[in-house]
Amino acid sequence: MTSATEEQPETEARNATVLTLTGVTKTYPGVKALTDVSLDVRSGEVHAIVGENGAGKSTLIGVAAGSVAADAGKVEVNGNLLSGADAKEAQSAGLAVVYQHPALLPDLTVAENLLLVVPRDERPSRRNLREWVDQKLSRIGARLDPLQRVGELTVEERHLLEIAKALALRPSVLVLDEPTEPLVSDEVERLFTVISELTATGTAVIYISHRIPDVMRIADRITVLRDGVMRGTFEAGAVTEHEILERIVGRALESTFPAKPAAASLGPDVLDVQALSGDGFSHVDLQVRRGEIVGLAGVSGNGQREFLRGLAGLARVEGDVRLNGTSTRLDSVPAAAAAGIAYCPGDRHDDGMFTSLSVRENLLVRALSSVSFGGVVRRRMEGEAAVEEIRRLRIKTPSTETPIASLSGGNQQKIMIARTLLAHPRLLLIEEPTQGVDVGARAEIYKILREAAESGVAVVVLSSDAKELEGLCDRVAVFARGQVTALLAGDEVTESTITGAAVMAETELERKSALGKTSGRGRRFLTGDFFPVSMVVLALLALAAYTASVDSLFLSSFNISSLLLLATTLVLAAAGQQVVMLTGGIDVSIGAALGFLVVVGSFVLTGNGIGSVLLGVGVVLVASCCIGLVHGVAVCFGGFTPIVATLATLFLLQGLALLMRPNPEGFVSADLALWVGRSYGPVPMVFIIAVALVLATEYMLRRSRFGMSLRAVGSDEQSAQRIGIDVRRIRMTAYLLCALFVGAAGVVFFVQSGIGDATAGASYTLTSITAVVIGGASAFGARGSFLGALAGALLIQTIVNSTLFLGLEPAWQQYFIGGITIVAAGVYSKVRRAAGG
Ligand SMILES: Nc1ncnc2c1ncn2[C@@H]1O[C@H](COP(=O)(O)OP(=O)(O)OP(=O)(O)O)[C@@H](O)[C@H]1O
Repeated sequence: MTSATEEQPETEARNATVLTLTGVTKTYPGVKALTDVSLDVRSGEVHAIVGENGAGKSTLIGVAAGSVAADAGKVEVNGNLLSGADAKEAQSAGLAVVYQHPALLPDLTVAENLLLVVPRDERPSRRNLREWVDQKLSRIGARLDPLQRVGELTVEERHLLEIAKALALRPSVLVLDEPTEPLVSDEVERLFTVISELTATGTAVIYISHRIPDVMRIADRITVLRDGVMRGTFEAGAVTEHEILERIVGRALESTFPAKPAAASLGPDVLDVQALSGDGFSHVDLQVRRGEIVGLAGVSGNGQREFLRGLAGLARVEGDVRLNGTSTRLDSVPAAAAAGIAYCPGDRHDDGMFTSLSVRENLLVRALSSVSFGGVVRRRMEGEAAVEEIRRLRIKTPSTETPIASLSGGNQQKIMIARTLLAHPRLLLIEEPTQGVDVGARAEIYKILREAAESGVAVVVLSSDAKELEGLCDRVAVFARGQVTALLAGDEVTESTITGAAVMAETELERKSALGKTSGRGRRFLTGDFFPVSMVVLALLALAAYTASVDSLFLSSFNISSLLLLATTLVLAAAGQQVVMLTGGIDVSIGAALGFLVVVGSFVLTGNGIGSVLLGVGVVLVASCCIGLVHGVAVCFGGFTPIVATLATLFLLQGLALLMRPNPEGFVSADLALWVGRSYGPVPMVFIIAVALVLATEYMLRRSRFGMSLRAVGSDEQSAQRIGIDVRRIRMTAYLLCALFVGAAGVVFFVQSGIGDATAGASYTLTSITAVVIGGASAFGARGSFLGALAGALLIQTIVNSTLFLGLEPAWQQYFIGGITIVAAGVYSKVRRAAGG
C-alpha cells in the first residue's frame, strides 16, 4: 500500500506547471490577434482552449511553439524561457504541436517526414526503417506505406501522420490544434485513448477544438478566448456545455439548426440520379426535391465521397443525372459547372483556396460574370459583393484585400462556402460544411444552406458528423460498400440511426488505405524521382544507337572524349541549378557567372606549375562562392525572390566581365589544359570527377538530414519552419553549394574556351535549366535528382553532337531540345498524376 507521504511528490509532479505564457500580445496588420494573454498548463492535464474562428487560438499556440513571434510577453516551457520565435528551441524544451493544417512536407515520404523531426540518435538504420515507422504509426492506429509521398495521402491519413510525428518527439507538452476534424469516429476514440495514456504518464495536452461535447468529455480545464482576449479558465466539471458556448460567442445562444420544412411542402425533384456508378460506388439512385437538403453518411471510404466527387465532375461516372428534368453530362469539372453544379471541397487548403489571392478575389472568382460588364470586372461592384458576403457570414478579416492565407482556418472555410454559393448553382455539393467552423458561424452556415434549398437549389451535404446531418438534413443516404444501404427520412434522421445504419451495415468496407494504393513498387517508381532518369537514359541510348548506325565514327574514342569533355561543364552547371531548384529557387545567372569566371580564370589560371594552378582554381572557386553568397543574402535576408536576385547578378556579372576583358585575352595555362584533358580510355578524368561529385550529392540528398531539409524547404517552406528547420541556413547553403558546382564548371569551361572571353557561357543559363527539367526537376521545388541533372545534361550534349553526325542543320539542335523538354515535362506530370492519384 502506498502511504500519503509517498504519493505527495508524484501528485506535485503531476500538477507542476509545464507551460506558462505571460502577457502575450500579437498584432497583425489590422487585427489584434492576442491581447495580454496569460495561461498556465500543468503536467498530466488536458487543457482545452476554445473560442470562435479568429479568436486567436492558433496564434497563441504559434507563439508557444515558436512559429509565431509575439510583440510582447514571454513563454516558458518546462522552466526554459524561450528566446523568441524558434520552433526548434520550443521543440527541444519539450513542446510538440499537431497543427490544424499539418506541418508535413508533401514531396517527402512518410518515413522522411518522421525522420526529420526525431533527434539524430533516435533515427533507425535503413534496415529497421519500415519497422520503426510502423511502430510510430501503430500508436495512433494508422497504417501507411513508409515510402509513399505524403502528397498522395488522404486528408485523414495526413492528420494521423501529423499526430504520430508529434508523439515521436515524446513531448511533455503536446498541443493538438483541432485534431479530430478530419478523423472518423473510431480514429477519434483511438486518439482519446492515446491522450489519456499520455496524461497518465504526466504529459500535458493542450486541446483546441470547436467540438464542445468532445472538449467537455476529455478536458480537465477549459480556457475561453474571444477576440484575442482571455475570458477565463474553468474546471471542466464546474461548467455546463451551454455556459461555455455562451462565453465563446459572448451572447445568449439561439438554436443552431433552422427549422426543417414539412415533407408535404417540398417541391418537385431538382436532382434525379439513376443508377450512377463510378470508382468506389455503383448503381446509386438519389433524388433531391426543391427545398430539401439531403445528407450523405457512412463510414469513411464507403463510396459517399467518391459519389459526391463524381457528381462534381471530378471522377468518371456512368448513369443518368437530371437537373430540373434536363439530362446532364458530368464528364469534367467545367461540364459540371456549366450545368450549374458547384462543389465545395472538404480539403479547403489543397483543393479550394487560392492562397496568394485576397479575400475578395477568392470570394468572387467563380462569380466574376455577375460583377463585370463587357468582360471587364467592375471593381466597385466586386468590392461591394465581397463586403456583403463578409458581413453575411461574419467573416473575420481586416479587409477585403487581406490575403486569404492570413485568415484563421474557420474564416477560410466560410469564404469557400460563400464562393460556392455566389456561383448561383442549381446543385450544391458540399463536403464537411462546418469543419473547423465555430459554433456561432455554424448556425449561420446551416441557415444559408437551408435558404439555398428553399430558393430551389438541390443541396447535398457530405458530413462525418452525424449530429450535424440530424439537425440539418431532411433525408440522409447512408453508404456502405459503394451502395446506399439506408435512406433515412423524417423522424428516422437522428444521430443514432445514422451512426447505427453506417456501422451496422454488413457491407462495411475497410478504409482504403494508402498501403493498398501503393502496394506496387512500379507505382512508386513512376511517381518517384528516378523515373525521369530512366526515361532520359533510354532516349540517350536510342539516339546514340541511331547516330552510330548512320555514322560509326560517332562511337570513336575521339568523339566520345570530346562529347564528354563538353558535357562536363553542363553537368556541373546543371547540378548547381538542381541544388537551388530543390529549394524552390532558380539561378538565372549561371551563364553570366560562367562568363565572369572564365574572365577571372584568364587572370589567375594562366601560369604553369601545380602551385599556380591550384591557387588559380582556388580564386575561381572563391569568386563563385562570393556570387553564391550574394544570392543567398539577397534571398534569405533581403526578401528578394530567387529570380529577381539572380537576374540582377546576371547583368552585374556580364558588365563586370566586359569591364575586365573588353576583348578576349589571357590564354589558359598549358599545365591546366593538360590535366583537364587527361582521360581514362575515352573518358576524361574531369568527367569522372564530375560524375563522382554528382553521385555523392545524390547520396547526400537522399540519405542526409541536410538533403531531406533541402527538399523539405522546397516542398513547403512554412511547414519546414514549423518543424524546426532553419530555412535561411538551408537556402544559404544551397546557394553556396550551387556556387561550388558553378565554380568547378567555370574552371573546366575556361579550359574549353582557352581564352578569357567575357561573352562565353551565356547559353548555359537556359541549358542548365533545360537539363534539370528533362531530368525530372520541378519548378516548384523538392522534386528532381542530381542523377536526372547528369542524364539531362548528357542528353543535351548528345543531341548537339548527333545532329552533326546526322548532317542536320544546327537549327535542329534547338528543335530537338525544345521538343524533348516539352515531351519530358508533359510525360512526367501526366505519369505522376495518373500514378499518384
Ligand atoms: N499570418 C497572419 N497574418 C495576418 N493576420 C493573421 C495571421 N494569422 C492570423 N491572423 C489573424 O489573427 C486572428 C486570429 O487568428 P487565429 O488563426 O489565431 O484564430 P483561431 O482562433 O485559431 O481561429 P480558427 O478557429 O478559425 O482556426 C484572425 O483574425 C486572423 O485573421
